[in-house]
Amino acid sequence: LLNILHYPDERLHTVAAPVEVFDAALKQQIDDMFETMYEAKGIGLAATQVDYHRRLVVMDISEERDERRVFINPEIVEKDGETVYEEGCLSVPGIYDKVTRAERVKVKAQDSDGKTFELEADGLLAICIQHELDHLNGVVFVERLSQMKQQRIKTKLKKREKQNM
Ligand SMILES: O=C(O)C[C@@H](Cc1ccccc1)[C@H](O)SCc1ccccc1
Ligand SMILES: [Zn+2]
Repeated sequence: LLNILHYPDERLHTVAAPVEVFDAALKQQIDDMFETMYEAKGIGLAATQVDYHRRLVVMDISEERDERRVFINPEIVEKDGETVYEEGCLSVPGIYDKVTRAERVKVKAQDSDGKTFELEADGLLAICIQHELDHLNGVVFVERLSQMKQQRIKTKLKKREKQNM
């Protein structure tokens, strides 16, 4: 299992570098990220969250937890509409708040063999893709909330840290 970084860890603000080599080591990293995501009951996990600063995201939004999706060097090439969803994040445990994002996205990415594909997504998949792409660009969903809410969240997390010392 990989260690998931917790906000406000500065490493979560790293901008991930493109994946260039599609080798066995990459496939191992992908497997480790899926294992970590399933164990943490997430539906997505970005490499940034496990301190691996490459443009790699794993996802499984299925009920049966058996539909693995891998997005390498993902780019949103089209987006439209607007939707609000109560988001959470494995790097900000216990914090949930509404975030506005595009309703539909067209994403271009590579699979674990380096083959380029395009995918049109809506619903939870579109939200998750945008949430994970934010991670690769060093953005955590709480930073899309108001300054006041961000302050309140930081205070709350600091209090929790003191209790856990
Ligand atoms: O931290 C992450 O990136 C995993 C996120 C992915 C996500 C956040 C908001 C909306 C969609 C996906 C979550 O922790 S996965 C937990 C979860 C499960 C079901 C629905 C929403 C979030
Ligand atoms: Zn997240």
